[in-house]
Amino acid sequence: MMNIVLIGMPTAGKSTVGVILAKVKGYDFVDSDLVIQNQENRLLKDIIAQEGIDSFISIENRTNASLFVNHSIIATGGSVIYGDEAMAHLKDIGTVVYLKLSYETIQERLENAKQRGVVLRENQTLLQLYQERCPLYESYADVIIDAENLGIEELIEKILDQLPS
Ligand SMILES: Nc1ncnc2c1ncn2[C@@H]1O[C@H](COP(=O)(O)OP(=O)(O)O)[C@@H](O)[C@H]1O
Ligand SMILES: O=C(O)C1=C[C@@H](OP(=O)(O)O)[C@@H](O)[C@H](O)C1
Ligand SMILES: [Mg+2]
Repeated sequence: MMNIVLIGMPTAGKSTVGVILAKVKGYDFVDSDLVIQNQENRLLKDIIAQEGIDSFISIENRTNASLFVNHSIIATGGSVIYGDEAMAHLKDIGTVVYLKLSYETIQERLENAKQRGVVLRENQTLLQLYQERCPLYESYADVIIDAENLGIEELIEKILDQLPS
């Protein structure tokens, strides 16, 4: 299966860039977050509030591990990298592209991490979350894109340039 899977911190631009990339390449667009909301018939933030973080991660893992699509740009949620089965499956069905940004940029974009429904544990700071996740994103990535200081269109150009043809 030929897909492009976008991973990275929340607000890295996976959903925004993903849908435009799909138009440019003539692919379909799948946002894993919306698939989860659809299947659960609840908002992500309500799933996290009602079930807790571990349960959300396991729902996210299950949903992404059973995503059978082709010629699609898949925008994952930032916490997808905690799901082993999800990541094995996503790597199997596509090229995994990590949109990498500095902590400072993520912090600026994510003014209120909890309100957006980020999987941040009690007493865990955003910096700790960033440091915990970066090595995971890097280890799963087939392609790493430095997205720092790039507008949406510039980022799309860079992704297209760096994708294997
Ligand atoms: N390259 C960019 N430059 C500036 N702002 C961006 C860029 N990409 C996304 N954003 C903004 O960041 C926010 C989060 O983007 P989103 O696509 O939802 O990220 P993700 O899906 O990775 O969490 C949105 O308000 C979006 O407009
Ligand atoms: O990184 C995270 O902890 C999360 C990111 C969200 O998706 P985006 O990365 O699209 O914001 C969503 O999956 C959920 O609220 C948890
Ligand atoms: Mg998103």
